[in-house]
Amino acid sequence: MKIQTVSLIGLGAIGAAYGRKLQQLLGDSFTVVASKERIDRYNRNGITINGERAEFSFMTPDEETAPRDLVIFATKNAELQQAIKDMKHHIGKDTIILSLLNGISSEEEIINQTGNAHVLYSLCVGIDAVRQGHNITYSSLGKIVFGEKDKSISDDVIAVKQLFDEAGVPYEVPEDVWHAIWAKFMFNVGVNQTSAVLKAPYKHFQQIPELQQWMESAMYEVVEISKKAGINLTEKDILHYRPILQALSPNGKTSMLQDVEAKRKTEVEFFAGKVCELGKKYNIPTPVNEQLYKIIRIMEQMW
Ligand SMILES: NC(=O)C1=CN([C@@H]2O[C@H](COP(=O)(O)OP(=O)(O)OC[C@H]3O[C@@H](n4cnc5c(N)ncnc54)[C@H](OP(=O)(O)O)[C@@H]3O)[C@@H](O)[C@H]2O)C=CC1
Ligand SMILES: CC(C)(CO)C(=O)C(=O)O
Repeated sequence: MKIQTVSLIGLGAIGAAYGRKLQQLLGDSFTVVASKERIDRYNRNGITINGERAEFSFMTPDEETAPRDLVIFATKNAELQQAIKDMKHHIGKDTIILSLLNGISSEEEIINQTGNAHVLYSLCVGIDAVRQGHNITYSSLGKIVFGEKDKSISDDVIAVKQLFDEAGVPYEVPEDVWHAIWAKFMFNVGVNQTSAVLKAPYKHFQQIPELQQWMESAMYEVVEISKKAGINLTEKDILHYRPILQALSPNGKTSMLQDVEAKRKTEVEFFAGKVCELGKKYNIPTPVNEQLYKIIRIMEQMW
């Protein structure tokens, strides 16, 4: 099967950065789904990506349409439930679905809510996209990592590979995508949350060893939990992320720090919240994440 039609929901830092590549390949066969209020805002203010104005084809969620070959979710986790409802006309029984959200729960949420049998597991890594209003900038697109949870190279995987090759979207199909998602989760638990409470762009993580150690102390709690959950992250996974962090734009900011600065709801429930929940389940102490959870929830209430 060749993917010819794609719809995306969540035209933020991640959605716009990768969506732009697909729009350049597919033209009007690439659709962004958004409410009328959002579409008016996008048209009024314009969307720029690295300084260039980008034009997208929009549809509102209630417009009837044929199901797409591929649907991409790129909202924040707290917005996912609504986004799944908004994509109901775009998802058919054969539609392949990719969720670029961080965390370890979005794929299951999509499967449970849609009953779709073509959800690929995915994440994006190495991208340092920053959104200010409707202006998106990034120094590196990183890559989209995706695959089947059962490690098979299915027709869906091959179809998405072909699309990304044609569109110039960097990607990787790892041997074990579920392990990769957990490792990325571990990294976000460390860097996103500590950057959010310290309001620290990447340069501080690149330069201050004490900050790196604190970040990794939150990550090691995920490593311990992963052993009980059968994922078996190790120190190797921690070390894998060190050069990735060093390569991010020094003035770039995690998506959680961007939320804090814009006074938006953060994804803390899906990072520290999840770690503490699993820590209780498996009887593993999670003191660093407990503190991070409390501090970030308090910060959210302060604004
Ligand atoms: N930024 C980064 O570098 C990275 C982010 N991620 C992950 O990717 C995901 C997205 O992050 P990011 O792009 O930074 O987030 P943003 O907040 O920049 O983008 C989310 C976008 O989704 C839109 N949206 C939310 N709900 C709907 C809806 N129902 N219909 C249409 N649009 C909707 C929002 O619109 P509006 O603004 O109008 O509310 C917003 O533009 C997160 O899980 C994040 O953790 C992963 C890797 C790197
Ligand atoms: C890895 C990182 C920190 C940037 O790619 C990210 O996933 C985020 O900002 O949410």
